Amino acid sequence: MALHEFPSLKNDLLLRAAKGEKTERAPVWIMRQAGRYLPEFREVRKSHEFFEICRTPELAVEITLQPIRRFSGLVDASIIFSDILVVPQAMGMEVLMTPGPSFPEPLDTPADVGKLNTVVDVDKELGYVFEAITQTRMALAGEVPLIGFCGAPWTLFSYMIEGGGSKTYQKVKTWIFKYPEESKALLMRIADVCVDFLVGQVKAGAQLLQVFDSWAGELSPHDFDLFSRPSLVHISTNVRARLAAENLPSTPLTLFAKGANYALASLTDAGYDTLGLDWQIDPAEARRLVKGKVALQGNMDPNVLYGGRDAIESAVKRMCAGFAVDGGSQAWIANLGHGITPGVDPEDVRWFFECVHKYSART
Ligand SMILES: Cc1c2[nH]c(c1CCC(=O)O)Cc1[nH]c(c(CCC(=O)O)c1C)Cc1[nH]c(c(CCC(=O)O)c1C)Cc1[nH]c(c(C)c1CCC(=O)O)C2
Repeated sequence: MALHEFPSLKNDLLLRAAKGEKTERAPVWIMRQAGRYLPEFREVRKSHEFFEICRTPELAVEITLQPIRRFSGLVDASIIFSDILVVPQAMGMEVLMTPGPSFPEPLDTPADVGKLNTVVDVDKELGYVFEAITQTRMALAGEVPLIGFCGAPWTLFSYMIEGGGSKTYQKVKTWIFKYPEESKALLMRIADVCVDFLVGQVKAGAQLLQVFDSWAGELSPHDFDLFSRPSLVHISTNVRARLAAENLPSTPLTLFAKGANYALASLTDAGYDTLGLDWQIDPAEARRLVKGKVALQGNMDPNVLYGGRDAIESAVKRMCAGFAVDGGSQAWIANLGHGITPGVDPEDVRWFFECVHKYSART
């Protein structure tokens, strides 16, 4: 059942690559493509707080569109402007951006879980994201597909316990090793909210969904299987089942488990169409590990963008050759290995896109 009538899609490269198809060239987008390296983003940020933008659909739409306008014809996807930490907010936690994320009252012990909302109505708590998605789909006029996203339970759980970024992960590691059962229960509670949130994003108009497990690399392979993988599988299984049951479009799912290259082979059967890669694995090696079972996304070191045009061109050329199948682009979405950082020159980003178009083209 189509809930909205959206303009038809003119560029489906991203969706075809995610399904494993051969494409005339690799689709390309950049994690954090709407962010502080763009002067037009910094201009909006001068007069609006970060979460105020997330909660104001008109502003979120405007910022989502900024890189699409600037790099029109070069970028093949948009990603809704929001943050993974809107889920802990929906569960009842306060999150500030000061300038990194900080939680005034993190979860110190399992007793603190009692402070979380017992029922999370995503339409009520996160309706502003759905509204921004629907408005963005209209405003995009079919130029490129719109990606929706959420944080992975392990990464969200870590933020909720650490109260922000961490170098040692002491608090969250204390939780999983001292309170493993309570940890697993909370991880599944978060996963259930993620399922509702992702299904709601598809209902609102998202055309591909990405799950960000930014802190996956902090776990040993054994502990990843205990504390991250089950909730990732729970999400893929239940999102697919709900989309089918509610007659919603079957939507490609991407998992970006940063630092979890140790789990790459086993993640091919976690229920995701595409696995995102950081830059610490060689593209050809990743291809060997996944045995053609999933599409791949990534993975240039974002800091190459500081190296100037020659460095960018040779890194892109190498990356395109490394991901190529039978001499051309197939089942690959070009991207960076993590989010773009604030000091990058937008003109160097344009060059990155141009190089991907050139070197990933099927001849
Ligand atoms: C861990 C994580 C967060 N948020 C996100 C992740 C997963 C991806 C990753 O590992 O980077 C995901 C995210 N955050 C943001 C998006 C928007 C869409 C996009 O353009 O990619 C997405 C997909 C906007 C943002 N989220 C944030 C900014 C910058 C904040 C600002 O404008 O002051 C943006 C554009 C803030 C944020 N939000 C978060 C951090 C750690 C920070 C501060 C560090 C930083 O600034 O890069 C949590």
